[in-house]
Amino acid sequence: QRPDIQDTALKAIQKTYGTDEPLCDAEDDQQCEYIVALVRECLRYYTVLRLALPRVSVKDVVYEGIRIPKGTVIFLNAWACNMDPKVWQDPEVFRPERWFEHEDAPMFTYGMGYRMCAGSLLANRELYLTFIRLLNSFRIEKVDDVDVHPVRGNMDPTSLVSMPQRYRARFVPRNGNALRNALDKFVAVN
Ligand code: HEM
Repeated sequence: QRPDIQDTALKAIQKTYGTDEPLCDAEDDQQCEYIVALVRECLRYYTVLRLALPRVSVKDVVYEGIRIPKGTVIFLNAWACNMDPKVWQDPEVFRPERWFEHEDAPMFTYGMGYRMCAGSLLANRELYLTFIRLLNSFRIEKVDDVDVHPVRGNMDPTSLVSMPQRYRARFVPRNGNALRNALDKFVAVN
């Protein structure tokens, strides 16, 4: 959908890895700053769990003069927090570069506080590796026109988990021989 971002990402990856290294290095952790920013922007823009997970207050809490009784179910509106115009001037725009301008900006996709996602560091590592490997192995081409808006383009807007509409894309190997060799030699980590 955004070949310009794909090209920028590829240039950034190829500062370290050539197309003869399609699987990059499994030990590489967050070295490519543009990919770190791209992953963060995907997580911000497509907030997967828009209302995080429900929580119950364990005691009475007074917030801005209002008493929230013990036993109240509370949802964090992570989507609204990620789109906060007090944090971002252009929250509706998909723009990885924002994370270079405002590195410490909050990102609510993993929830907040001491019950936030326990797997966020693992998820970030997996996403980073998936992005560098996929983008260095394939040129991804658009096939179908699909509404990629994070709300309108949702398969089921009532679902707890955001899922995109089904669409087709074409994955064209950048260096078919190198990819075949790398996959032949690939050994899964136990
Ligand atoms: C992109 C991937 C992921 C997203 C967007 C995500 C998001 C979330 C969110 C929003 C919560 C609720 C936080 C809250 O209520 O404040 C959560 C909780 C949790 N997540 Fe994830 N998660 C992801 C991947 C993972 C992975 C890979 C693991 C484990 C390997 C994991 C394990 C957990 C656990 C154990 C909790 C419950 C934490 C608690 O209640 O103390 N998550 N996650």
